[in-house]
Amino acid sequence: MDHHNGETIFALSTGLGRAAIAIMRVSGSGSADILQRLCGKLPPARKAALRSVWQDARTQDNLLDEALVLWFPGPKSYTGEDGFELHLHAGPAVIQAVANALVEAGARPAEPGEFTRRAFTNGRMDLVEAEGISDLIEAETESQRKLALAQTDGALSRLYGAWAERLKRVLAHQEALIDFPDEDLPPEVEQGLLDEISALIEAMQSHIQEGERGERIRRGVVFAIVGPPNAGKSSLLNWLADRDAAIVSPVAGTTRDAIEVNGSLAGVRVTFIDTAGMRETEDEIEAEGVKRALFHVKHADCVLQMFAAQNVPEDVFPNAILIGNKTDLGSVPAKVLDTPVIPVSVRSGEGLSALKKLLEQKVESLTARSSFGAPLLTRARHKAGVQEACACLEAALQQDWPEMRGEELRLAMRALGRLTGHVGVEDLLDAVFGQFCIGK
Ligand SMILES: Nc1nc2c(ncn2[C@@H]2O[C@H](COP(=O)(O)OP(=O)(O)OP(=O)(O)O)[C@@H](O)[C@H]2O)c(=O)[nH]1
Ligand SMILES: [K+]
Ligand SMILES: [Mg+2]
Repeated sequence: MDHHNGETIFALSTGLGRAAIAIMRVSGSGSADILQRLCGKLPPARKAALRSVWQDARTQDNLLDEALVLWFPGPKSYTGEDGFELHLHAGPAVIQAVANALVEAGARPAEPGEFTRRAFTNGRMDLVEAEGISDLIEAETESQRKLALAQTDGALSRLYGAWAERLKRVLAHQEALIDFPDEDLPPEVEQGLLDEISALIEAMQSHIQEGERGERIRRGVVFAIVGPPNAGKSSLLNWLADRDAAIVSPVAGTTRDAIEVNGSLAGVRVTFIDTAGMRETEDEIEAEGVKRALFHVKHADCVLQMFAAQNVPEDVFPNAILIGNKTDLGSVPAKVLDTPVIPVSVRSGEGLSALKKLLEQKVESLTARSSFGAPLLTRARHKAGVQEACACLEAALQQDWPEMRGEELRLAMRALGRLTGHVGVEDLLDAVFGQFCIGK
């Protein structure tokens, strides 16, 4: 992506498709001129005004629409630059005509995430908050919304900022140790410094552990439904999805590819993955399906291991919820190898509501927070950054040479700075903002 912060950009900030209103958003130093060219006199700042939108208001040439206009002079705007919004009638022809007029007036279409990127560049938000905005737009469930909102609000940034502050003080003490070797400083100074490093390491490690929950909330809790052919896996998937997502038939080996269905349980986004029945097979395609099923057993947050009444498994996957199906045809044992069996009949409906309750509890425990109120990390990028900082601090503890320890502490500081975007992140920005939709 090429950055020309001076350029004035525009984008449709509302979705395409049938709607009553479309919001065209404009940002950049040319905003005032462009707005006057299209709508005449500038309206008062941040107050909605009804205006005619012209191709060129000076000659009153070609009326394009009547629109609600909002003028946002910088720096107290989303991007920090001058900008405005046109609330247009949402017809595709109106949108196209206004876009043409904007180009003619000197603006260019924005790239994905460019508005937010400018907000970041102009110091309106840090990188973690910007990611929160992207997540807020994508949020589908209550828990995703809350997590993202806390992040845009700066809760996570404040946590990282507080660590950086503590680290800065540690570094200052470390420098003092370098500048005044032994003679003047009491030994408590060095011990206090080492204790503070250990405390920071501990805080970072528990943040990483808790973070798994944040990541789960953000991407959804993944359940893999596995078991032998004809256990009723696809039947269960369809019941959970409340639609015919997968083909059900008495033929063993019906499902070959993994089939994913998204939903929500206990306010959390979940993904159910139906898989090919596990058995030895000569069929190449089915064998590939079995391979994929094993992949999902390994990577899911929870395995739903199913069997049909007559067909009790010899092994239980670690951490699996064991489901004995087809109780209408025969009884299922209460336990297999110490793992309790949840008896259901997908056909008659018996046991299904109890199963659902159990799944909700599972989701809650997989996403529950041990330290309530502390913000959760939500992305692999955050995890990697905190891990890096943590590793540097551990290395610092190993160092007896004050100068070497100081260097490790500076590296830890740098890792934290990269997280929030306060140092050397130019190379990261394309990756972060490229995931945004256009118009944000
Ligand atoms: N009697 C009875 N039949 C069931 C029950 N649940 C599913 N079936 C039937 O069992 C057969 C297999 O069901 P599927 O859902 O296709 O089983 P599957 O585990 O997905 O099978 P594969 O995809 O071949 O591995 C179908 O004929 C279903 O109608 C049940 O609770 N009771
Ligand atoms: K089947
Ligand atoms: Mg199936």
